[in-house]
Formats: sequence, structure tokens, C-alpha cells
Amino acid sequence: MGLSDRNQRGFRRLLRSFVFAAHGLKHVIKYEQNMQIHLICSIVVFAVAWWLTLPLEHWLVLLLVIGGMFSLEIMNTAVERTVDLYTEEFHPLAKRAKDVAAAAVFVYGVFAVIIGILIFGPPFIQILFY
Ligand SMILES: Nc1ncnc2c1ncn2[C@@H]1O[C@H](COP(=O)(O)OP(=O)(O)OP(=O)(O)O)[C@@H](O)[C@H]1O
Repeated sequence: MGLSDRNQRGFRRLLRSFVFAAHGLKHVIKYEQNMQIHLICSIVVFAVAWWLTLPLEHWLVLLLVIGGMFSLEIMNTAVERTVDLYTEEFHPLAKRAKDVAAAAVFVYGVFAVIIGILIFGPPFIQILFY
């Protein structure tokens, strides 16, 4: 959507916003190594969850955690690009903004790993020791 047709309403506008979101997603997947790592990890997680025939509640938690991780990584990229638009010179506030955005992904990642251990730990212990 051009900046001029911001006042447009209706289905066409909705459709175009999906197209722009798809462009953003394609950009993050193509250029962000961390996003590629998240994608590979999530495919492995879903494959193992399928193999273990985890219950629906566990699938729902996994979907929430992985969806949240993707969304945070995408927002982190948005912060990085916005900071780069403002300056590509070294600036303490640019560093602060990027580091804080990265910290959001890191904190969520730590909790995602804890949730993963809680979900996958018991069935693996069952398979390995019983
Ligand atoms: N303009 C800047 N001024 C000061 N420090 C910066 C600036 N740009 C980046 N940095 C520092 O370098 C780090 C890496 O920044 P960069 O833009 O390369 O993102 P990144 O962490 O490599 O992210 P990703 O790997 O997800 O692309 C930042 O977290 C920040 O500490």
C-alpha cells in the first residue's frame, strides 16, 4: 500500500496487508540466521512431538511457544532495521536498543527451553530407563 492510500478500507486493504506481512516474513527467513535456526529447531521439535505422540495440550503449548519465538525474532529484526535506518555509525543508544531487543528473544528462548525440557523430559526418561 502506498503511503497515499492509508485511508482505504475494506477487503482489498486487508489482503494487501497480508501481502506486505508475507514480504516481511520472507525477508526475515532469507536474511536472519537466527530465524533459520528457529525454523530448523521447530521442525525437529514437531517431528519428535509427532514421534512421541504427545497429547493435544502439549501440542498447544509447543505451538504457542514456537509461535511466540518466531514473532519475537521478527520484532527483533524490525528493531534492528529501524535502528540501522537512523544510524549505521556507532551510537551507544543504537547499541542499547539492539541489545535490549536481542535480550527479549534471549529471555523468551530460555523459558522455551525450560518448557521443552518439561514436555519432552518425562517421555524420554520413560523410553530410556523403563
Ligand atoms: N549502530 C550501532 N551502534 C552501536 N552498536 C551497534 C550498532 N549496531 C549494532 N551494534 C551492536 O552490535 C550488535 C549486533 O548488531 P547487528 O545489527 O549485527 O545485529 P545482530 O545481533 O547480528 O542480529 P542478527 O544476528 O539477529 O542479525 C548489537 O546487538 C549491538 O550491540
